[in-house]
Amino acid sequence: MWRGGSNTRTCKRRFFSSPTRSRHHRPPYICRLHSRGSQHLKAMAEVDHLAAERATARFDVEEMKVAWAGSRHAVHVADRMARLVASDPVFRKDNRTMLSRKELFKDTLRKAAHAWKRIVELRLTEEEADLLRQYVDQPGYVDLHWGMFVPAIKGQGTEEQQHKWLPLAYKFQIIGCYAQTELGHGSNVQGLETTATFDPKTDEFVIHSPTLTSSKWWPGGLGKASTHAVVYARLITEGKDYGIHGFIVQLRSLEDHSPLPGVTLGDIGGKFGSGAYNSMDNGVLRFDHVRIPRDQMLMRLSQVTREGKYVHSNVPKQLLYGTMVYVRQSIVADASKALSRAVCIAVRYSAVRKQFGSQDGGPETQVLNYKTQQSRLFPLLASAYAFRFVGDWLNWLYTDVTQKLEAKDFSTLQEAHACTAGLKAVTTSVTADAIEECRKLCGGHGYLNSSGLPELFAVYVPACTYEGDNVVLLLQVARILMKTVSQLASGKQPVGTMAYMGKVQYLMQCKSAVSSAEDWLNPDAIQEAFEARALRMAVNCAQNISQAASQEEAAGFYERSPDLLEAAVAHIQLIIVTKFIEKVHQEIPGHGVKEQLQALCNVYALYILHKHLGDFLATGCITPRQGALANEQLGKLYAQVRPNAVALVDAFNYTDHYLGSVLGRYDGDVYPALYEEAWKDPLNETVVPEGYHEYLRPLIKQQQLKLSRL
Ligand SMILES: CCCCC/C=C\C/C=C\C/C=C\C/C=C\C/C=C\C=C\C(=O)SCCNC(=O)CCNC(=O)[C@H](O)C(C)(C)COP(=O)(O)OP(=O)(O)OC[C@H]1O[C@@H](n2cnc3c(N)ncnc32)[C@H](O)[C@@H]1OP(=O)(O)O
Ligand SMILES: Cc1cc2nc3c(=O)[nH]c(=O)nc-3n(C[C@H](O)[C@H](O)[C@H](O)COP(=O)(O)OP(=O)(O)OC[C@H]3O[C@@H](n4cnc5c(N)ncnc54)[C@H](O)[C@@H]3O)c2cc1C
Repeated sequence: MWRGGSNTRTCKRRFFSSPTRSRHHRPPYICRLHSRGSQHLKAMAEVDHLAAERATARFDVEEMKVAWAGSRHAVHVADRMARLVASDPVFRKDNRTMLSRKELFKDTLRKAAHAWKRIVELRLTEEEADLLRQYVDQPGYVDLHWGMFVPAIKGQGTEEQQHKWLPLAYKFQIIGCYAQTELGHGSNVQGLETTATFDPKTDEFVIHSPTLTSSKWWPGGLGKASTHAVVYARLITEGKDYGIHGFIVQLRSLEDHSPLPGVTLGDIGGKFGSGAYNSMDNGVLRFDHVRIPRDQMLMRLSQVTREGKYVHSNVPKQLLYGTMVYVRQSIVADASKALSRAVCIAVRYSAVRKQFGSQDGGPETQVLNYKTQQSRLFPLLASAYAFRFVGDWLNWLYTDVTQKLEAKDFSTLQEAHACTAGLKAVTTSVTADAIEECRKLCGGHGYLNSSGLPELFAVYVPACTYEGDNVVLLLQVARILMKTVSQLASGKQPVGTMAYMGKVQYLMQCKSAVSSAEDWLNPDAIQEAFEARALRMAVNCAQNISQAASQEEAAGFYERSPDLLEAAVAHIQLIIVTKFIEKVHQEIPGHGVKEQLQALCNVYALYILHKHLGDFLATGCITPRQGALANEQLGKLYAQVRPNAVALVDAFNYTDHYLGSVLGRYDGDVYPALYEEAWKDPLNETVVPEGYHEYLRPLIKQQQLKLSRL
């Protein structure tokens, strides 16, 4: 192979003979390697593997792209925006991990400004602009401006307030962020300390940070970019504390960007991983009696009159949390994007990579052919599709609930909260773990920045924390489950995703009829097992809580919270499985597309069953033999997925620019790309490293001297 051939040896020898050559003036042997190289290396590289993989697909990839994206129109627009970004040199990102924090931040400002310029020049629609920003793929202040500041004003501002503030935000005449979390409190929103005290003399609110722990801490875009924030603070008027409310507060001058009087703010410092989320200026903010006009309180849900009287509209106070609900549903859609990127990289590379198994000098085995590789990777592939479809459904639910709220129908608010909180928690936790698993599936090369996986992981893991810590959110789901179980006795029929609990009599005693591995392909068998498991776990928790009769209900909940978490996860997994089954029941055009989705749906469900077998057995929903049959069927499904695996990730339709991974390249030409990337590292700018004369040479010389004295 070329990797171990004479060129490499030549390189090494020459490197040591030349002290300070820059990579821009590469020694002739490198130029030779590269110019002769490209073609020569390409011929020797394993490009054909992916072509051969694509030829084995048993379905129409173009139609699968439509199923993944949601419509032909969505494929077309996404494709156009992805290519627009990929072909623009300002949006290059291959050097991102090598930039200092300051350089990275400036690069983010530059990209955001350029993206805006292109959006205006090309008169892009909102849909196109959102996609363009997604493909720019660099977290920055614009995410919070469009993703939280604007939605908070839309959701909590009166029509008059929207009329005043939204046009400014839409044209970037102001830049906004969402300042809720404080140094001392994030999860416990009701525990926030910042105060907004009404002063009837001047018709103003006085915004103040009374303690160090009341400093706003974490808001993205706050540190350096934002001019305004929606600030959450305790509203105090007529001497009474009315709890948390939202206020629009200007933070920086619109002339020179300096902080306004009484405002102290800055960045909270470097975060996990190189590059990654460090492009974002998460910030700290303190107020020293900052005055804002009364009409900058977001007054859609409650108002303070000119006289200082507090008036609450006749709506649930939880509507204050509406922006978080909105963002949580979008995070579920993001989970499928992040997971599908990692899986695309790992599947393509596993098809290219070969280890062991060479017979008589023949080729080694593609690692994708190892059953262990398949059993680790294909459930993640299935999960990417599962999250995509449940994300689409959640988006529908969110839109439906929003329309009902507009009509003053609040009956589905609890359902929206439980589904967004629970699905956000489960999909982000799985995705974060899955990205790390994909790194391991790529072996050593997965650990290189050029694989794209370390950066993806570092950017993605905070999703388990922001917009609600996943454990805190699952406990919210558990509380709603307990409430629903307690209402069953009174005959109240649960609705929406809890409706299955209404079949309590049947589900508490039913036994699975599965008697062969094939029986597990029946969606009714899967659905019943998942419903029975979720319900029995919830009922067990409820019984355990009520049996602790000596305790208050809250104390019983606290004691049982680890079990409650598991019950909440079981309920959410049931929702994901149900929505996948419903998707596959729909008419899906394209040769073989429905069959592939059916197989992935079964992989997803049976993998969860296998992984959580303890739950299914402990609740008596299935027998150990039925558990073994499910695992047998899972193995058969992996074999069915194998020839389609590369085409199934091609259907995500990601450009090489968006994937940002030499291992996940569409053409599979991995090794020359890895080799090329290595030379771009700043350490390779000089052949002899900086510090050689200060530290290495004296050390070596000293040791040589010692040895010569012996
Ligand atoms: C470089 C490579 C690039 C790669 C890129 C790849 C991928 C990128 C992927 C993703 C990036 C994309 C986007 C990034 C997006 C966002 C990140 C940035 C910003 C993050 C922002 C934030 O984090 S903002 C702050 C969020 N904070 C929280 O979420 C706080 C969590 N806490 C709470 O929500 C509440 O405090 C609570 C729910 C835990 C408790 O509420 P509380 O009122 O105190 O008490 P109760 O529990 O008693 O509840 C009372 C009743 O209210 C009901 N309820 C609670 N919440 C809601 C709700 N939201 N809606 C409706 N109802 C609700 C609850 O059920 C109770 O009801 P009952 O009284 O009937 O029992
Ligand atoms: C990258 C990033 C971006 C962010 N962007 C923003 C932003 O733009 N705007 C903003 O306002 N905020 C933002 N945040 C803050 C974020 O919303 C909070 O960090 C998050 O809500 C978690 O709250 P916390 O930090 O208080 O965690 P804590 O609540 O302190 O969690 C610590 C631990 O305690 C556990 N725990 C807490 N409460 C309970 C309980 N009741 N029962 C059991 N266990 C519990 C948690 O599970 C966790 O293990 C961001 C955070 C990050 C990491």
